[in-house]
Amino acid sequence: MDEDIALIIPAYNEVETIGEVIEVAQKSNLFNEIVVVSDGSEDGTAKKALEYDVKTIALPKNLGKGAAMTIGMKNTLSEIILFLDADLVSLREEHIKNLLTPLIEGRADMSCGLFSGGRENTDFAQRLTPYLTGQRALRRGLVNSYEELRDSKFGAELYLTKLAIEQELKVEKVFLEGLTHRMKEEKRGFIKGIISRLKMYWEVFEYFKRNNLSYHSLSSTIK
Ligand SMILES: O=c1ccn([C@@H]2O[C@H](COP(=O)(O)OP(=O)(O)O)[C@@H](O)[C@H]2O)c(=O)[nH]1
Ligand SMILES: O=C(O)[C@@H](COP(=O)(O)O)O[C@H]1O[C@H](CO)[C@@H](O)[C@H](O)[C@H]1O
Repeated sequence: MDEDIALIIPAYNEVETIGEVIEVAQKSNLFNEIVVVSDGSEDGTAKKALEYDVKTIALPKNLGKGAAMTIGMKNTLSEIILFLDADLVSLREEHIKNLLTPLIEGRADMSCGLFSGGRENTDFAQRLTPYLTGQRALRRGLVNSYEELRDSKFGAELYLTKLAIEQELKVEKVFLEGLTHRMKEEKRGFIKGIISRLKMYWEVFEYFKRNNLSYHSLSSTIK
């Protein structure tokens, strides 16, 4: 029997791109449900999502990426979950299909999407830290602590990669040709962008330390 597939899109002030991400996802016809979690956005992200036939959850304040992902998961019962960031640029149906196929065909428990041939700077970031990608499909049963995901903030991707290490999952790397995203400096301007980048690095580092993760085990999970 075919399994239900949900798309979860955590979104904090992404009015510029959320519409396009939803449109491509809807056209793919692969999802039983699309859940947009606007994480305390103040720029009309939730209003934009409400223009589409998707489940839109508008959080009254910003709780962090991990919390938005958790709330998304709690709002669907689907067995297969795809997470996509809301700030993607040049998303194509083929990217979505390629992320889901390894799970649908039973080849992998988790797939991790890596930007490739989009823009050199965003490609580079993902070559350096593939385990931080926000484009990822997994089976919902793998998530063993909603509390940990909720509190992880920008450590959310490390939490998911940690699951792959602990549970010795089959992880498939999927190159997402031509895909890129809007960088913080592009979204918020140079100074605010740098400040939020430092805050993100700090949250990732904090999670890394708190969980005694090693660079080697993270890197060897997605190879
Ligand atoms: O507090 C936050 C920060 C980010 N995001 C979303 O998480 C995804 C990945 O965020 P990114 O790493 O691009 O960071 P950002 O540029 O939003 O700081 C995007 O869809 C963001 O809108 C979120 O839901 N809550
Ligand atoms: O590529 C990166 O270094 C960061 C931040 O991207 P930008 O500063 O917005 O280009 O984005 C990745 O890491 C984040 C933290 O884990 C994830 O939330 C993003 O999904 C991922 O693309």
